[in-house]
Amino acid sequence: MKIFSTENIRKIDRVTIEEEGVSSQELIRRVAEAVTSEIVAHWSPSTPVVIFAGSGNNGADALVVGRMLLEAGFYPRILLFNFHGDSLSRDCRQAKHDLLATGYQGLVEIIDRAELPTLTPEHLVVDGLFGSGLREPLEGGFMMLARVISESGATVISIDVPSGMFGDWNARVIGRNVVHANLTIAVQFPRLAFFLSDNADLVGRWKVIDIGLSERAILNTPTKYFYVERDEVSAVLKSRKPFSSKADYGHALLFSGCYGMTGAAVMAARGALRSGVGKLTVHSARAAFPVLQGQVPEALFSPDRQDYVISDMSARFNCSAIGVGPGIGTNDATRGALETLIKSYKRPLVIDADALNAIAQNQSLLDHIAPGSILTPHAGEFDRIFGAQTSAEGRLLKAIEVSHRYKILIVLKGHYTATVRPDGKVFFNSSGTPAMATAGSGDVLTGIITSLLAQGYKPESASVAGVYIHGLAGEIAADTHGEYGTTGMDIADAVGRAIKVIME
Ligand SMILES: NC(=O)C1=CN([C@@H]2O[C@H](COP(=O)(O)OP(=O)(O)OC[C@H]3O[C@@H](n4cnc5c(N)ncnc54)[C@H](OP(=O)(O)O)[C@@H]3O)[C@@H](O)[C@H]2O)[C@@H](O)CC1
Ligand SMILES: Nc1ncnc2c1ncn2[C@@H]1O[C@H](COP(=O)(O)OP(=O)(O)O)[C@@H](O)[C@H]1O
Ligand SMILES: [K+]
Repeated sequence: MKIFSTENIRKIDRVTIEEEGVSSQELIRRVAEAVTSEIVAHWSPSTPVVIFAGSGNNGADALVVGRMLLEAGFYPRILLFNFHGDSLSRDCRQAKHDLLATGYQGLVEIIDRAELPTLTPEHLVVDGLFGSGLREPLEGGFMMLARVISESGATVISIDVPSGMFGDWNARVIGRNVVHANLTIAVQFPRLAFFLSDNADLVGRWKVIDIGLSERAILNTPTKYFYVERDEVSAVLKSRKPFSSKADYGHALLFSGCYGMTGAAVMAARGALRSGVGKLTVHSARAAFPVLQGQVPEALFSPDRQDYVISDMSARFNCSAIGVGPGIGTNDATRGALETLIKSYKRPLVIDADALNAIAQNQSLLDHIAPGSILTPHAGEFDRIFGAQTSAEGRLLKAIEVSHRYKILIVLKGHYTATVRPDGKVFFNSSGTPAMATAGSGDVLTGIITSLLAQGYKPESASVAGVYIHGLAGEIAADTHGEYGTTGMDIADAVGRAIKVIME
């Protein structure tokens, strides 16, 4: 799914109205209908509802919600902010007129000073103050109102975006001055801001409602941001040909594990095998031999010269893809071997965990990484290499910059893992669960991406599809083992089922 900028959503909105003949009032009706259905489905008419309507079309949406709730037997209290009595947009004015035409007596129109109702945790608030028309971060009375709503404990449903938050970038916004929604119901598209952990407490849960904006305009409007769902991944994954053999599915090589961290190699190897690689060799410290052969008998074991660490990372047997990092440690011998690998290997590498930490200690290596390589840092690993960031937004912008500069893909791991490509495109992943916040789950991802690369998938697809498969495997594992009980191995073992579900 495309994630559009606020500016582009406005353009698509305009095309829909001007070229497809759908009136803005009809679009507002569709928004309001979806918001009302949500409320009617989950709350009873006796719920004390307070609706805050601003003077633009976000406010128009809110006023129509009010009218529809009245029809459904609710009796909402509605506050409309209409400074000087003349600031309403055309649609907002019409929505007010239609509301009053029902005979409704509860409208409080705020023309200069606001008398705010007391909000309690029993209240349901509909936040239609500001949507995509927000010009500046909130200040003054609206800032105070946002705080009052957020701190009241009431349940808040925000229409389109939480009021005070921009749909795109929010570096200038202070979270406390934004309405904190429990649920945000976005019009037609999710917003970039929803995917950044900085805004998690502002947006709450979110849903997108389809109001039928012009499909042609959606198709023809370019964007750099995408939300990856199952269909996009199933379109990428290829079915196996009946006469194919393991030779058709590549031979992956993992440099992984050392004394005390052999499990990382086991999990990466399981992830690779469960995602279809034809053959897998794990090169690890000699001491890892019994564990790897016992736990992953399908993989070939390549012993290092050294007993406890990896000291040699030369590419072997013309392998089709290399993944490096899980559980390798940061000792000198391993770092030296990694430097040689990075400087000599001309095809894309998958680089994770301690291999990333080694790069953080020798940043000149960045200039040598083969184009198309995939780095899979979590926030801490990313910051160690590219500098500390104070926000997820800043980190994403930095990732876009360095991905372009070094021609590498960056898989920024987190709740919505973002795969950033050198062309500036960013793919946010939709699968996954907090059950995956457990040691070893990242190792499984390295295995999956390396396996897909070995099978001939391009780095762009191997990373985006690999991340989705990994997240879905986490969800499947969590179905059985729960949020607390899921382990890295459970995720690895569910990878095959995840791919099966995607391809069905
Ligand atoms: N996209 C779609 O397809 C559809 C979108 N729809 C809905 O329309 C919404 C967008 O509506 P919108 O453009 O009228 O803007 P909106 O957010 O209501 O705010 C404008 C008002 O706020 C004011 N204002 C701004 N900043 C301010 C500040 N810092 N402090 C104080 N005031 C400030 C601004 O004042 P002005 O700039 O005029 O002085 C103006 O009065 C969108 O989010 C969605 O809900 C659907 O209904 C239909 C389909
Ligand atoms: N709250 C979460 N929601 C979704 N996915 C998560 C969450 N927490 C962690 N994950 C996923 O789990 C993996 C953790 O990887 P990482 O931090 O490298 O762990 P480790 O190095 O211990 O294996 C990442 O793919 C990340 O996206
Ligand atoms: K809003």
